[in-house]
Amino acid sequence: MTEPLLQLSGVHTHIGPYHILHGVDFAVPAGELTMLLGRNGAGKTTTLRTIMGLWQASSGNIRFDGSDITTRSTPDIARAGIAYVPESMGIFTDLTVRENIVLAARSGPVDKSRLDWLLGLFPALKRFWNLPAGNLSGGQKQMLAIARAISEPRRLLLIDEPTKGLAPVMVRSMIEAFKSLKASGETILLVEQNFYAASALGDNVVVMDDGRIVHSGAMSDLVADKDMQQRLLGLSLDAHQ
Ligand SMILES: Nc1ncnc2c1ncn2[C@@H]1O[C@H](COP(=O)(O)OP(=O)(O)OP(=O)(O)O)[C@@H](O)[C@H]1O
Repeated sequence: MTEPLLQLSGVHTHIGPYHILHGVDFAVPAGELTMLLGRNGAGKTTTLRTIMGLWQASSGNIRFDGSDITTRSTPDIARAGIAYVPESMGIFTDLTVRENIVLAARSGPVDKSRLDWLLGLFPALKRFWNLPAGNLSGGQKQMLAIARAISEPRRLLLIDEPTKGLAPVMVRSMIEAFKSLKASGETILLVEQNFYAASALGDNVVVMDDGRIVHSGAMSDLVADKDMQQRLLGLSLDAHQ
């Protein structure tokens, strides 16, 4: 069997005196979209930050693309090809959409075909191209943050709750954009609270609770099993709409 693109094995993370991750184990296979689900405070953001080296794992091992990245610095991890879009997005609201994207590309101008691809994924950005990003809606800002992260080719995208607080119509646009990203062969680890979005997009699912992985498998199996959803996520039937 080929090695997954990303593998966490027995990862523990402490934040100051607090022991947050307790031996996290999961894999992200190349070319697939893996959903990371769990209740508030389960440890999802801490997991993404630990992969990025923003928190240092206190023990355990993180392998990316055949190399051990556990103790590497964040810039080194980013250079290895991992992009991170935090919940807070990190866009420049005073700069135009164009300037935000230009600034995100570290190795030179974004080439024309990549720009066309990005604007095809997120057509709303084209309309605001020369306007300050502060004019964008919450969902459009999320789209700009993702466009910035992939302004250059990356091996793995870590994205924290891109649908948070969005109206249903915007959630649907985001789902369409992620479907196109998947079709382009991107490897994505996506944190979600919205089970509708998660079930529409996930190939695989990893569920966390209290800093531990409590389930991993195919997303379709979790979608088909209402009891498991209730047990792992506390979802009731009306949470599916
Ligand atoms: N800087 C910090 N200092 C202390 N504790 C923290 C810090 N950041 C996170 N925690 C704690 O770590 C635990 C996991 O938080 P984390 O943000 O990873 O959860 P999450 O699953 O992403 O939650 P949410 O869905 O609410 O964003 C929580 O108990 C949280 O209070």
